[in-house]
Amino acid sequence: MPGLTTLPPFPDNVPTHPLLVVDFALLQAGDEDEIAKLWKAATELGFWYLKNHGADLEVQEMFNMGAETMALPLEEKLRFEQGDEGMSFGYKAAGANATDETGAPDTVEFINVAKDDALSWPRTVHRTYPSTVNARMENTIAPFVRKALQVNTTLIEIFNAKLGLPEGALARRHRLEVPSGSETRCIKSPPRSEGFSEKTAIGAHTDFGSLSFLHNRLGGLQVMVPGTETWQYIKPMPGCAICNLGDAMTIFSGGILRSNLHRVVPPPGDQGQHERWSLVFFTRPENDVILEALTNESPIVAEAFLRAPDSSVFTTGQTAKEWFSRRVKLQRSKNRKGPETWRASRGTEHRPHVA
Ligand SMILES: O=C(O)CCC(=O)C(=O)O
Ligand SMILES: [Fe+2]
Repeated sequence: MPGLTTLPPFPDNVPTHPLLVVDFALLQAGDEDEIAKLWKAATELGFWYLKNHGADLEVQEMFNMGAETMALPLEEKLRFEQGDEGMSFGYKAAGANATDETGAPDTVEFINVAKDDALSWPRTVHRTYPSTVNARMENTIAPFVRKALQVNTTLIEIFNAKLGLPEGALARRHRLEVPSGSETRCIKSPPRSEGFSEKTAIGAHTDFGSLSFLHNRLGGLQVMVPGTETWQYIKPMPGCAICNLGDAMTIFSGGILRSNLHRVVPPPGDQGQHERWSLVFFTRPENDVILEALTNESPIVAEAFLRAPDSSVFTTGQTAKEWFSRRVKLQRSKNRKGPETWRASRGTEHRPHVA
């Protein structure tokens, strides 16, 4: 990753959408105002900044791991490609995913490492990885995964209480030692290419799992704010992570928690001349957990379910693994038959008319 200080600032003439800033240290201390702020962010937009998360050093080392991995010859990276069968773990080459109904290819490459492989290393649970990943599994990836899990687990416990669920209801669907789709991802996007000002880097999507802990330095991430049909940038804020909820939490909560549409485009202004790097940890439910509203465990969820305009969204009949594999598999360019393939890859925020 290039020296951070050399990157141009986010332009001040580009509109952005503000996010609430939630203080992780205050959440850990049980601060009621901070918990109320988190709840507001989680139920209205489903995105917020998180400060004082304590993972800065681990994040920087993860970016170094990503840079070392992306610098490998393409042929070597392709030995570890995620493939077309719906597995997410491994390398994803640029162009391997569609970004919309027309099948326009994505521009990003990324490396995904399973939580289970990182924490069981040197034992393989799901798959093997490039040498640059193996070399940092113990000292970089596992420490980052542990920090990210600590953050996400704390937030999920707060949501559990606010949703009126019995203690541990969400925790028992996200146990550390049980295989899941939880993974970390380091993403490299190329600089804005001449003539293609708005080639989409990552197409509009909702996240597939429960909670995402995201770190980026350059702009490019955009959200579609509820009730609007336009994309707005989220400005990276130094020292803050960006957190967002995924489909599983929307489903468990009967729609109370929001998994909002977002996408990645080239960074605005002069930032677009630079490579863009981002890093995510995705907490996802255990593979065998059925994705459905937890109506039997909370009257609050039961009531939300009854009020929902289309409650079929919250009775998927799919396990977390099925939901996740379907979405990963059907966005792969190789599996595309037509616009229906894209539609079949969608999540809780499926909006057919939005590109
Ligand atoms: O790179 C980013 O800022 C966001 C990435 C993202 O949305 C994803 O990987 O799901
Ligand atoms: Fe995402």
